Amino acid sequence: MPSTVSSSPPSGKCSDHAEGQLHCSQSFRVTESFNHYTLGIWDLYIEKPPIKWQIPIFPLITDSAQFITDLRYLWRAIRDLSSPLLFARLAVSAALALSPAASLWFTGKFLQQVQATINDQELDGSMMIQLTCGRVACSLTQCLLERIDGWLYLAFDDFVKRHYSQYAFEHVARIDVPTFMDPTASQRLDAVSLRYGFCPVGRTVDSLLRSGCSILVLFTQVHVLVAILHEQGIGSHLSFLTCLCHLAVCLLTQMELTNSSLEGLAYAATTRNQDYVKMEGLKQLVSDREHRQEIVANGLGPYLSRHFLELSCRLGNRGGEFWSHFLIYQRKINHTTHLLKWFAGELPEIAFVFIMARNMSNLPMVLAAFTLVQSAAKNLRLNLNSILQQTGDFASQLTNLRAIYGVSEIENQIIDGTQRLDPSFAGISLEFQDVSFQYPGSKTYALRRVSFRVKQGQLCVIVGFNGSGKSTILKLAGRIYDATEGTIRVNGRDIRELKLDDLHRSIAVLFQDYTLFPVSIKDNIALGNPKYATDLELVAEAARLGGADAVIKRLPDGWNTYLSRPDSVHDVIRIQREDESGTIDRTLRQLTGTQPPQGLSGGQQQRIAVARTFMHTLGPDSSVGLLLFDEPSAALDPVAEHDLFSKLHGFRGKRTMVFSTHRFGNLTKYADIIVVYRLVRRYMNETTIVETGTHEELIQAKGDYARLWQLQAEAFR
Ligand SMILES: Nc1ncnc2c1ncn2[C@@H]1O[C@H](COP(=O)(O)OP(=O)(O)OP(=O)(O)O)[C@@H](O)[C@H]1O
Repeated sequence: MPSTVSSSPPSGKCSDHAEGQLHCSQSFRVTESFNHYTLGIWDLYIEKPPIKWQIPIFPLITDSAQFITDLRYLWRAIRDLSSPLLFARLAVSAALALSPAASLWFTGKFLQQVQATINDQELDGSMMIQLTCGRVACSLTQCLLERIDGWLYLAFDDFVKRHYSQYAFEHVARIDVPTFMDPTASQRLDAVSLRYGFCPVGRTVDSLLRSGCSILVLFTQVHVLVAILHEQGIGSHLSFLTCLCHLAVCLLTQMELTNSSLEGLAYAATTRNQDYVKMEGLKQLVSDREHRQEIVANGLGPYLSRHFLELSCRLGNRGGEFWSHFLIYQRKINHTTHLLKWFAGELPEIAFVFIMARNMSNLPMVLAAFTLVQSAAKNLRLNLNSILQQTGDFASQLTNLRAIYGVSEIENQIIDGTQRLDPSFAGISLEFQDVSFQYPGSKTYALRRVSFRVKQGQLCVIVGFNGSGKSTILKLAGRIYDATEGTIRVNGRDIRELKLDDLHRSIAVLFQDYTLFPVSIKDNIALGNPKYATDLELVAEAARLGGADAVIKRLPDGWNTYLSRPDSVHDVIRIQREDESGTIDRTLRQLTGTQPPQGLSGGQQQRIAVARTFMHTLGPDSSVGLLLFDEPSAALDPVAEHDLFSKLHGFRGKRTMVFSTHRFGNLTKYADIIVVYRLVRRYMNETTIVETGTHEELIQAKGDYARLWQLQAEAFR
């Protein structure tokens, strides 16, 4: 409930003491923006539509300026989808739209022939045969066109879905981390619903096409009908009246829908009737399995039944769920239009009786003309209905288009630099100068005034307490985020000035919060270096370096194992009868090759993630000069950890490496520089560097590092 609505029950509410009667109170102001209605025991609050410009029968076009702006997206969609398929659909739909008028023309001509036969007492046989053949040919063509249209519809739908899933993929894939995490941007990204393959553009184009066709049908039919009746000289008044009445019925129906529709509005319904709430509670109490034991043990059955009956009698007809009350309310407010609709529906028949009384001599022809007009008018009404429905939907469909094309307009928060970072086969230097950082939306600093320098080819280890900002440093160094204050330099240049492509090519990162992708194990590693993703030797080498090769060998599908199927790939296995021994299930699983999800331990998963990072550094033209590892051995056993560090040692060459870790020993002993973090009191909850130096220097300094080292060393004594 929006906060603008007062929470206390509004005054003027109808009392609901009279049993068996539904009360709809007058609508009255609750606030500027909501109306309140009492429907039986329910209170309904409906938002007043934010109408700026409205045609009564097009309730969804509430903002004309936005509507006109949105039309450019429609034009873009038409341009994007221009293809032989679209033109074929247009041609077939237009031909189909003309066919009712053609049929009507033949029927009219047939009627004229009947009249001429009655007048002249002579039958023009050849004309009758021609007309009959024409009518049959018309029906056959219509049949054929409908089939072609059905086929084209499916083909075009596929084409649209494929086009927009490619479009969506491209624009979602390019988004950076801060933008992806941004609530507004992520809401806009939801519009393309990539995972569910839903694409409203096909529906928009289809509805546009249908509206166009309905308008064509409407005009051609009216045109033919007027021509026929004009030639015939009778029934033109009747036909005019009949068409008018059908039009009125159509508009009144649309008004009814508009008046009582909740579409596009915010609304809330609640009941404060304690009897009803209790009754529903009792129903749930006796239905849910979980309460049965207590009901039986306490012998509650008879009491509950008596109490339910009592409440039910007290409530009478006023109880019942909200929607049944809402239906009655809808009928009530549409009472007048309902009467008018009835009158408009009956009027042509009343008029017919009068005309018939004045044209007794020409009775068969008046009757035939009336039948023709009635059926044609009914068709017209259906068409008009469909036009109103489609156009009523049109504004919301344009909003969908805006949302879809809006995705291509989302700007990344990390702005690309312009300067090249030359491929470096030696190490890359990294410098933080007075860097402070707040995560988007966070009020506190994750880092505060951090400065340190790692020279080319050095091994740097960052240690510190939980939450002190170690991972954040690595994320800033990989330009996943931009520093809030201060400067980060890569090879002496401001990281923001460097081209992102070059930066990503030169830096390999293993995040602490790495994820395994919902693709095969092979692709999980290969995607570390997309350029060489198909080079299986390289992928195998990366797996070996990461210590993942032994894990992969044991998997049922080896390299092609999926740890979990993508969410949208639902394997279908249904056994619609008893399968106590599970034989059918096993057989079906064998036949389909469906495996239960493959689990891997934390350490095994980490090996695959490390292998992916190694993959980034492999390849004949690899220019990775800086490797960032965030707790690479956190989940590894001591043997695997030792193995990993010796491989890294052999692999390092001239590359710069930065590790974040809690574990001392293997890494810190050989580090060229150790950076120690601590929470500093003068900043609220913020951390900064307190020490830098080599292992020996920091031990001698007897500061934080020495204490932490001592603590870990004592554990092994
Ligand atoms: N995405 C995020 N949004 C907001 N705050 C974050 C986010 N990630 C981390 N933080 C906060 O930033 C601070 C530093 O976190 P960081 O992950 O860098 O610490 P860490 O030293 O790596 O911790 P650990 O040793 O537990 O891995 C913490 O206070 C944390 O709560």
